[in-house]
Amino acid sequence: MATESRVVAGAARPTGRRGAELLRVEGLKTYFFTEEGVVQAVDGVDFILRRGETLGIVGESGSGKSVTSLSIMRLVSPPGRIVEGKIIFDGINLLDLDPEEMRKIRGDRIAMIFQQPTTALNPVFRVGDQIIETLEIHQGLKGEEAQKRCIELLSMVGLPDPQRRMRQYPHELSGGQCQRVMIAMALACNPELLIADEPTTALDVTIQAQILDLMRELREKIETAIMLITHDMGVIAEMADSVVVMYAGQVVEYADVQSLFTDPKHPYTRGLLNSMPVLGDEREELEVIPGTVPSLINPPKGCRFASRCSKRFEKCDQPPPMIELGANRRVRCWLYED
Ligand SMILES: Nc1ncnc2c1ncn2[C@@H]1O[C@H](COP(=O)(O)OP(=O)(O)OP(=O)(O)O)[C@@H](O)[C@H]1O
Repeated sequence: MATESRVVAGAARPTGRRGAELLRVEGLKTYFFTEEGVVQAVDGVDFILRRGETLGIVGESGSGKSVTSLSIMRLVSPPGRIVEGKIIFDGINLLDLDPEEMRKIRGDRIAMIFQQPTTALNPVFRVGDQIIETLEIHQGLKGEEAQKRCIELLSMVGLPDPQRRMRQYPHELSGGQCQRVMIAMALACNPELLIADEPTTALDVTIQAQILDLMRELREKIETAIMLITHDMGVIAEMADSVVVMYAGQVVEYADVQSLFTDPKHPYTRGLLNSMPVLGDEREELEVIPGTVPSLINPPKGCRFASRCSKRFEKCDQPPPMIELGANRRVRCWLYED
């Protein structure tokens, strides 16, 4: 693959703390106060992300994945608001910071890349100027030094002819090239945490593989922890160490990637895996989970998945608690009560 070792230069951060807790989300609730009612988009989400780890967040459209990541970045805008919970990043509750302190963390220590890189880049500025601005603000680099580092970053992420590329505007680049620019911009801050929200969904399959490769290399070389949001179980299988499965604003299962794929517990997780194509598969048709995600304005009082679940029984009319099945294994389902 064309991305070998480009990330290494100038980016090493000798933390030596791989595996230590970096981010802890506790009881996070983010609601949207709309005219139609209160949308309980994220409703009591908990998880931990360790240094150097890739945590996959998976779930159908509307399950609350993006709102969770925007909440961590404190970028939820009205009518949305974080109403409860803690977001502990390296020992600091981000919800206690004033906007200026948060801006600094957002640029210096946490970076985010989005599904549509073209919308995240400013169309009226050259891509080089946008990276240089990030370097000036967050790394204190100036003039020639910032310029040199910008070229270095663009070649690290595999953009050929970086001198020319940096003078181009976003619309002059392809989707894959824009995503590389976004990653270069994220790298400019040498972040401890990279939040990647569907980073490859808008790209074709070959480019998708290159971008995933680049992210994997990042994680190996600079020990960036990655929170990877996707609806694609294939991407999860390839990239994640552990996985949070979200459904209708809640975490329904948490497991290491191996256990999730070999022994999924929640009926929803099983449904997701059964709807995934597998090489050499002899099934004539992929299974689909019947029904749709319930409205989050007045979500069901009991299990939110119950109306679509083939294992449903009376108890499911009550909200299931999160049940611990092991040190790193949790499921929100009455089937595992004992
Ligand atoms: N600005 C908003 N106003 C009202 N509701 C919103 C707003 N933004 C998000 N929501 C609602 O919050 C819920 C969670 O949305 P979110 O974007 O986090 O889902 P997602 O899992 O990331 O889906 P996708 O994969 O489609 O991006 C959805 O029901 C959505 O309609």
